[in-house]
Order: sequence, then C-alpha cells, then structure tokens
Amino acid sequence: MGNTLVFGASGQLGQCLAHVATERGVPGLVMLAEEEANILNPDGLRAAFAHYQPQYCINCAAYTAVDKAEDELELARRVNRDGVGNLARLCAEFGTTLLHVSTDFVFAGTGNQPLQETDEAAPISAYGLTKLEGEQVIAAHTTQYFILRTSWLYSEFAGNFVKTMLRLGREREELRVIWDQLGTPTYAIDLAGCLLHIIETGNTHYGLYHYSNEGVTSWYDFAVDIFALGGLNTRVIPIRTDEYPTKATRPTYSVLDKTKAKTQLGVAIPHWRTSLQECLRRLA
Ligand SMILES: NC(=O)C1=CN([C@@H]2O[C@H](COP(=O)(O)OP(=O)(O)OC[C@H]3O[C@@H](n4cnc5c(N)ncnc54)[C@H](OP(=O)(O)O)[C@@H]3O)[C@@H](O)[C@H]2O)C=CC1
Ligand SMILES: Cc1cn([C@H]2C[C@H](O)[C@@H](COP(=O)(O)OP(=O)(O)O[C@H]3O[C@@H](C)C(=O)[C@@H](O)[C@H]3O)O2)c(=O)[nH]c1=O
Repeated sequence: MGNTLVFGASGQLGQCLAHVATERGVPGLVMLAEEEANILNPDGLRAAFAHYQPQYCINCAAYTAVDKAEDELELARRVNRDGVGNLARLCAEFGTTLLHVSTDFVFAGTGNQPLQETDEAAPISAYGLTKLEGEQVIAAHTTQYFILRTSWLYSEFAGNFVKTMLRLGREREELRVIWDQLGTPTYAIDLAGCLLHIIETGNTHYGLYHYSNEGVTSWYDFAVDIFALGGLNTRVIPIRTDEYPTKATRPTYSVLDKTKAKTQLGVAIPHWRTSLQECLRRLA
C-alpha cells in the first residue's frame, strides 16, 4: 500500500484516524496538522505531494464553527471550498484518490424521510453552503474521489456535543436541549474506520456517500442517553429550536440514508447508542 496524506490531522477526525490506523496497523499514513500543511498554501501542498507521491489523500481539514461562519463566510469559504480545491487539483495531477468529508448541513432539512445522495442539497447556513461548494469543486477537478457526508460527529477527541454535555452535566443540575431537530450521531472512530476500510479494500466505486451511525434521535434524546449511560443525574429539559436562539439555522431533519455506503463500500454500521456506549467507556 502506498502513502496516505492526512490533512487537518490535529482535529477530531484526524485524531480518530491516527488512533484507528495504529489500532489496526494500517501502514503509510502521514499525518499533517495545519502548522505542517495549510490547505490554503498550494506551494506547501505541492511540496508534500511531490515528496510523498501519495496513493490516497484524506482531508480532515475544515472550518467547522457553524455559528461563527455566519459572520465569517469568506474565511469559511476559503478553507471549505478553496482549500479543498487545492487538494482536488493536486490529487488529479498526482493520480491520488481523494477521500473527503462533508456534512448533513448541506441539506435544508425540511423533509421527514432519510436523505439519499441524489436528494437536492440546499444549505440554510453559511457553513453548509461552503461545505457544498467544497463538494462541487472536487467533482469539477477529479473523478477519483470519495466524499462521505456525515452528521453530528463526536468522539473522545477534541470538542464535540458529547464532551460538552458531560462537562455541563457535571457543573449544572439541569440542562435545556432542543428536541425538534432530528438526525443521527456519528462516532468519529466509526467514520475513521470506514475511511480506512475504503483504502484497505482498494475500493474504486468513487463518488458521493452518506455515512452516519444507524438510527434516528434528537439532540434532547441524545443528551438524555449521554447522561444515563455516563452515570450522571443531570435533568434534561426538552425545548424547541426557537427557545435556543443561535446565529446559524440548523436543519430540522437531517437523517442520512446509508444504503449506498453499505452496498458499495461494504461497511457494517453500528447503531448510534452502541457506539455512544463505546465512546463513554473509552472516556471513562
Ligand atoms: N464535527 C462535526 O460534528 C461534523 C463534522 N463534519 C465534517 O467532518 C470533518 C472533520 O470534522 P472535525 O474533525 O469534527 O473538525 P475539527 O474542527 O475538529 O477539525 C478540523 C481541523 O482542520 C484544521 N484546519 C482548519 N483550517 C485549516 C487549514 N487551512 N489547513 C489545514 N488544516 C486546517 C483545524 O485546525 P484548527 O483547529 O487549528 O483551526 C482542525 O484541526 C470536516 O470536514 C467537517 O466539516 C461533518 C459533519 C459533522
Ligand atoms: C450546548 C447545547 C446545544 N444545544 C443544541 C444546539 C444545536 O442545535 C445542537 C448541537 O449543538 P452543537 O453546537 O454542539 O453542534 P453543531 O455545531 O450544531 O453541530 C454540527 O456541527 C457541524 C460541524 C456539522 O457538520 C453538523 O453535522 C453538526 O454536528 O444542540 C442545546 O439545545 N442545548 C445545549 O445546552
């Protein structure tokens, strides 16, 4: 197996990839954090591609501050569209397969049926828009790519909803959490496993895929289970979206249909609660 360049290595998914690759003994991963390889610096990227001649490139680098993006659209766009474009062009030039991660926030989320890859993307936030633009710039420059749209990522690494709930739950007796946004949490360790599975199996069914854990829940129900499984007595009060004002609007329904990933990539996907249990076990 050749080299795999991983960009955004110090973020949540980057750390999960390093962890799973070590656990499974996957060789050839070159982990590059922002300080070593900024995806906005084409010359630096070219030097890395020329040096490592990668067979695969996994992009974990992104602008992910959903609310802040509403005030920083151009900065988010530079990273999520232009930076991704830099990687896509180099992948095409060097014959490298690009594995990229996108989001459920590319959807408006006004429906009530699991979303397929062929459903119309119509982002309602600046973050979602720039992530969709990133998908489009990849498709414009190369055919040798896998884009995995995922949702509600969490893990024992970096900042995420599970760790925020555990921290707030220890500080407060009661928390108010939105119950009218439905989706599926995704353990970033499972997503990292799926990305490495594509590489290990040499899959060439290129294209766009949806990948989250199995099942459906609300942020409220997710929080209730985080506390129940995490052994905390914090009371969780269900609230409506309009009772928790945020700068960015989030999709009301963003459950992803994983049929294509299961058939074309041959991955087994755990239920979100099973994976949450595993994450909490590791955190403890
Ligand atoms: N987190 C979530 O809930 C979800 C995430 N996703 C997608 O999954 C992917 C991974 O997300 P996640 O790991 O959680 O995100 P993180 O924010 O944890 O990681 C992103 C990483 O990218 C780095 N980065 C930012 N700008 C650049 C740059 N110009 N060059 C190189 N690196 C850069 C960040 O560095 P620094 O922190 O120093 O800025 C950070 O280390 C992203 O594409 C995201 O859009 C999809 C659905 C849900
Ligand atoms: C902390 C907190 C959040 N919430 C709500 C706000 C929001 O609707 C939901 C999740 O909030 P967060 O800010 O943790 O997560 P958010 O930034 O909305 O998460 C999103 O991140 C980007 C990167 C993605 O791509 C998405 O898939 C999704 O995971 O929970 C509460 O209702 N109560 C609370 O105390």
